[in-house]
Amino acid sequence: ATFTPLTPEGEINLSVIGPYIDYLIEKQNVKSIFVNGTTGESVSLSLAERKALAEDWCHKAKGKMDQVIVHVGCMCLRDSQELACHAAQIGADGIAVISPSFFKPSTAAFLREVASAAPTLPFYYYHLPAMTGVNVPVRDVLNDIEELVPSFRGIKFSGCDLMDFGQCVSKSRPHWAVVYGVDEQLLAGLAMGANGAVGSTYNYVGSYMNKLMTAFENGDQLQARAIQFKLQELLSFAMKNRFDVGVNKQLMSDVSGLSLGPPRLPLVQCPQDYAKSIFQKYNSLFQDSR
Ligand SMILES: CC(=O)N[C@H](C=O)[C@@H](O)[C@H](O)[C@H](O)CO
Ligand SMILES: CC(=O)C(=O)O
Repeated sequence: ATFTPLTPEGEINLSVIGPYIDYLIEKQNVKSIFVNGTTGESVSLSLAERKALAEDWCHKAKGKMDQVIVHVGCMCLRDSQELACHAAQIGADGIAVISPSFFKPSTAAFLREVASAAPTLPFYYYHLPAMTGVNVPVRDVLNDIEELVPSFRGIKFSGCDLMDFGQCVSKSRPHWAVVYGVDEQLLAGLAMGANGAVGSTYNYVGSYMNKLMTAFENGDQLQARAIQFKLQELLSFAMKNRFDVGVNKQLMSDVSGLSLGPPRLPLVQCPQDYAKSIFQKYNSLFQDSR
């Protein structure tokens, strides 16, 4: 899940996108990206900015990355449809939608209406209950979902309810992706049957977490756990202070050397001394990750 590069003045900074893509591929072994999501501060961007970013990510990743998934969720259905339609025009590999969260839905009709604006694009439902407050079990959303949304191709599950996640895997069809999005417990998601991971921390621990997935596939639980515990240690340290997109983005700038800039209000930049201490913590845990 990519951060949105901003200039120090807070304008979107497309010049960083090319080097950012190269960094993810070369240093983190990350081959697919999820843009304009939570990590990308999409809710703080205008529609015009989201379009410009999506277009640049898609064009610059073409031929380099396997997939670019564009998040098109908005509070307003018309806006989401406009972004979905745009994603199809720019050659995105799929679209994902977080549920609207001010007025909370009780049916999947919003998803159906967004998907129908880009019927040829694979469609993913993005479950993020801690942020949206929409706690409808995803296993219930899946009932007859392909009749409602013919382009439905899976779920990005960023909740902690592993029973619900397990039921999603259990109900999934072979052509779906059921990917897990709580990085600090990815191993539990894999045990439940996740076939991929999308998350913010893979920006700077992607190469490590790829090793976790390989260890899991090889049945090496000790190795898989050792890697998972390192990420948990980093996040426990951060969460004791503050761990939001502002802090996360700063850490990625420090690790990668890319100038991702500040977050946009209402988020505020990470204080310098805190940025330093979290970067030190990262280095003590993941020395050989770059
Ligand atoms: C709320 C949020 O942003 N969740 C991300 C993905 O869904 C995760 O990647 C978290 O940032 C990560 O697991 C750290 O808590
Ligand atoms: C997956 C995630 O962290 C995002 O939506 O940005």
